[in-house]
Amino acid sequence: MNKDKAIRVTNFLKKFSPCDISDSLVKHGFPNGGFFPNLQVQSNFELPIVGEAYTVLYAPLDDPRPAISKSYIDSIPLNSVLIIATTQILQLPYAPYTRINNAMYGGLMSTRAKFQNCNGSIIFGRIRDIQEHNNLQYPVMSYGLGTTAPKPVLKLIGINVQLEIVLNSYPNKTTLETIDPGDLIIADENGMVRIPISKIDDSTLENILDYIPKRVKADQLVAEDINEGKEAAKSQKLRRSNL
Ligand SMILES: O=C([O-])CC(=O)C(=O)O
Ligand code: NI
Repeated sequence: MNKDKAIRVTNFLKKFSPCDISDSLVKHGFPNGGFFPNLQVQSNFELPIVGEAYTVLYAPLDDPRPAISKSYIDSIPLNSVLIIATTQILQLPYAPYTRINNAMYGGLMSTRAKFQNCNGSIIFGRIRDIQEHNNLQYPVMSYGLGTTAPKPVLKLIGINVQLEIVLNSYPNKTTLETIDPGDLIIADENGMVRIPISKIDDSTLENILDYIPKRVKADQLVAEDINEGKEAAKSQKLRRSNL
């Protein structure tokens, strides 16, 4: 997506919650609503986190791919959400979702990310320095916490590459969801939602965006109906009937 459009879309999405985005994604053929489960909010910040995915991939030291010597943290593009994940072999479909007990991310990284106006960091693994993220009032989400730096067990192998997230969801034993660089991310204490920009065309994106405020309005009317003593199911059917 070109930058002007991305900023316009990001500013629009900031007015909504990830739940609103999921409602629209369900309507447009994504049964999981773009949701990535099991992430926890780890710092105090203004919600939601919205931006384009800037992706970082870590692997175990014995991965055959070479380590990248460049730092990912010093060149964060405008309008980004930093997304850090590991290769599949380091992921678990059940809690704690990662086989790496070292923290993949810490306070200095948030300090640098915030300096570059990054919109937030979402780590599919552990983070450390919890107080530092809080003091920065910079948004961080992760699967969990740790105390040890990543270097003894992990190497950086990709910047702005596709990430594969291992998920467990009925009826499949495990599934993979990908996150591509430039995908739209919106996250808050409910969790993270991804609009898969790389997999949809422009008109589908416009339809997804158009639906969001209409559905929010309909649900506001349902809430008013309920407060007037009407039945929820009937009101939902009526208010959503022309969407
Ligand atoms: O030392 C590291 O690799 C990570 C860390 O704690 C920080 O970014 O503050
Ligand atoms: Ni640190």
